[in-house]
Amino acid sequence: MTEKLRLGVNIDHVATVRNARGGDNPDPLRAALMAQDAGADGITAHLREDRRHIRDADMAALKDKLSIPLNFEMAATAEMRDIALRTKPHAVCLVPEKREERTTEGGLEVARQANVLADYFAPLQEAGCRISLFVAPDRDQVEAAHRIGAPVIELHAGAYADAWAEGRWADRDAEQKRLVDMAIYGHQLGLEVHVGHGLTFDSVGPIAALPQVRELNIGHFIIGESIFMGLDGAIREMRVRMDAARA
Ligand SMILES: CC(=O)[C@@H](O)[C@H](O)COP(=O)(O)O
Ligand SMILES: NCC(=O)COP(=O)(O)O
Repeated sequence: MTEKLRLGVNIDHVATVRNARGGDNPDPLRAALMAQDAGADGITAHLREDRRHIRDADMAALKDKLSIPLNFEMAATAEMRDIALRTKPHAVCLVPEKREERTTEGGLEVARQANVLADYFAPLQEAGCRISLFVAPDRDQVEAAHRIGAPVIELHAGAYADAWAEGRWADRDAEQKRLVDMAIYGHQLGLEVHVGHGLTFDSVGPIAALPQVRELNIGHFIIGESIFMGLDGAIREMRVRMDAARA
């Protein structure tokens, strides 16, 4: 039987709106608690080095108040590891970060810095955090993640999502195939496979349908859609679409 597909709701862009004016509103913790009530299986938040959305205090509050798992996305820096060791989230997802990028553009380079990364995340694993590596759907990266002992990969769905959004159907099909192939390969290796970045009501179905995928992390679209249908409504609709595709 196909296992339940978990939905991790990323609340970063609630903080983007808050930070546009300063002050405390809207509060990402309030959004996370509402997401929890709407059926989210976990909350994802990305503490960027430049603190453009989520801040240190948000992470601490999320860890303190949530009863569902917190997935702490971060760059592999000494500063972030110290914060994660203090916060002790359920999961740490290591992502590549560039200060000048608008969003996470690519996957983590695992294959060429395998030993460095393994040494980097060992203390986090010892502290009980589940390590996930945010990688492009690329065989070398998936294989390297497995080789260095990461239990989880999150496949970067950005190229697939962009092709959907721009109506480039041949590219969409090619990117979907890359995700399918790497979900199957990662699963064969024994990795837990997650997928995230840029997914929408339209693009989620073919990915949710993959039995090898255990979790989707979705943020920007859900937060944007909540302007029109409420956060609760947007999360429930995403869940309906995921479940329909899974069935
Ligand atoms: C790694 C990743 O995909 C997420 O962190 C997400 O896209 C939200 O953060 P940004 O929008 O700041 O990239
Ligand atoms: N790891 C991907 C994530 O958390 C959500 O990405 P997005 O839906 O905000 O693009």
